[in-house]
Amino acid sequence: MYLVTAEQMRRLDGETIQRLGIPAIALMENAGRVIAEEIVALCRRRGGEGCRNAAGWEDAGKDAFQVSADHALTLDNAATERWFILVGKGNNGGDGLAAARYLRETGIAVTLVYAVPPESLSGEAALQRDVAAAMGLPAVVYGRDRLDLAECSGILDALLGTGAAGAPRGAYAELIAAANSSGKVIVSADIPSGLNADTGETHEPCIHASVTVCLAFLKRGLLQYPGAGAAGHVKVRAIGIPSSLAPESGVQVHLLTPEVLHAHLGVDMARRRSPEGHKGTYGHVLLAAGTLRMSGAGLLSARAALRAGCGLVTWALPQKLLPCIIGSAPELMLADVGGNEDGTWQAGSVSELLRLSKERDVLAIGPGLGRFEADTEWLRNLWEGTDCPLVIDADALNILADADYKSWASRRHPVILTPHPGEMARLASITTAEVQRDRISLAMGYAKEHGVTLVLKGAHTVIATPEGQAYVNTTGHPGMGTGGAGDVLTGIISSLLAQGLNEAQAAAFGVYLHGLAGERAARQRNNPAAIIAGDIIEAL
Ligand SMILES: NC(=O)C1=CN([C@@H]2O[C@H](COP(=O)(O)OP(=O)(O)OC[C@H]3O[C@@H](n4cnc5c(N)ncnc54)[C@H](O)[C@@H]3O)[C@@H](O)[C@H]2O)[C@H](O)CC1
Ligand SMILES: [K+]
Repeated sequence: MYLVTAEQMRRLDGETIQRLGIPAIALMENAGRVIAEEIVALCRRRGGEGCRNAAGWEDAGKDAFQVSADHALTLDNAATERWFILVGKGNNGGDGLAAARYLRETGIAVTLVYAVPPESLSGEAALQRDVAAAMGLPAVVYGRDRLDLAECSGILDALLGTGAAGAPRGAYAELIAAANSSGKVIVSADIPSGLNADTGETHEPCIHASVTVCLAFLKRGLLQYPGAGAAGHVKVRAIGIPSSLAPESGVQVHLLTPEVLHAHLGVDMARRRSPEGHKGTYGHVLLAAGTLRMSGAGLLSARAALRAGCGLVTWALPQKLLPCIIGSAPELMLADVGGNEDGTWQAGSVSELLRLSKERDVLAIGPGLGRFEADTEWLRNLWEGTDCPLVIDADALNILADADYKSWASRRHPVILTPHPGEMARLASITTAEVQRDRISLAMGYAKEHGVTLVLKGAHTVIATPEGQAYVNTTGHPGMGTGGAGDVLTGIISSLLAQGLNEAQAAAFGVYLHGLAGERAARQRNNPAAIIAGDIIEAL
């Protein structure tokens, strides 16, 4: 499933109408119909109506002549519903007008609430206005006629869509505020009015929807916070624009679903292992991590790597840690790289790491690493001197942020960076708020500019590749915001790389699995808040 910007949506819209010849009004009709279907589905859930055949013919005799109604637009308790349709001036309003007609056909009472005088509508929206008038749909104009939102059972927000610019003004702003404070269930057409469709920023005011019926393609803003919170449950519905147009039109952002992992990224989700395989077949991770005070970070990464399926893990660590770690994970191999009396790292460890890396498939650096003297030179030596993929996390990202690493020799093997928003802010020399403003664009820009695969962690983790593709994760939950969860992810991604997945596959599948394991751990504990990082490893 693709994620698009408003500009890309306009292009796709234009392509469909001009090149393929599907009339704009047909797309708007489809939009109206699917919006109405989702409202009917919502009313059914609310009314507790089961999945009974709406035409009720299961009661009929065996040989009876059977006729079924259009189930998607049939509602038994329609008479108890009255929906207000908030209509804006553009095509989003046109979608609302079309939806109103379909709702009316189900028996739901509708009232059109024009934000602007209906005479100001144009194009397809004006056509919809005229059809609605010809059908006698009741209509009021905001500011001119009496309106009491308490008199409805639900509100369709068809005020502003992808053509909106800036904060809602005038009647739009007043209607949005009134809808939000009405306490009524709100369904948004395409996007909540007041949302920036690209970044997910919410203007003041912005509709708070229970359901958003997103048309044709997911808009990026619906997956980015705070917009993702304002959209409620997002349903993406087709309206006749072929999805094959998306890559042709330069769309490079995907929702990270099993289908995308399999068909687009070529990941073998079944993770078949050869009957002839042995521990050497599944790769060897070298992990440079942990100090005496943060030994747990290294242990979590190392154990996660093992659980994610690689054959062997060597954990390189300061000598002082060794006695504490021995026996805590007997499956691990430990490598003493010297270090200071207080169990911290020394830059001199680089020669041993370079030696060890020759026999290993991946080098993962960072969890619990801390900072130490000449650490930027240390990291540069590893960057330039190792002949395997690198995964760089945690403190190693802070080292990278201090280094002018674009001037370092380019690597033959890929680099994956796994920052959380604070680390990303340091890498990009901006504030955390600026990172969060439009995570997708930022991650894509950084990955391309620096030639790295970037995993920007957080709600809906973004994976961006140097080639310009991006994947937005769908798995996981807020309970995974717990110490060590990131260290677990580093272990998983490194493990997948060691098993031969390429960097985009390892980063995307690793993030997906990590979230899935977090979900399973939460189910096992019966509460997302109760899970700790070790639970995610055990759930893998
Ligand atoms: N995806 C498709 O192919 C289809 C989408 N449809 C729907 O069309 C809208 C986009 O329609 P558009 O006419 O371009 O823009 P809007 O309806 O979002 O609104 C533009 C309209 O609103 C006024 N306006 C803009 N910004 C503000 C503001 N901040 N405050 C007040 N008023 C504002 C301005 O005057 C414009 O006239 C898309 O989201 C879908 O819902 C098609 O129906 C089917 C095909
Ligand atoms: K809307």
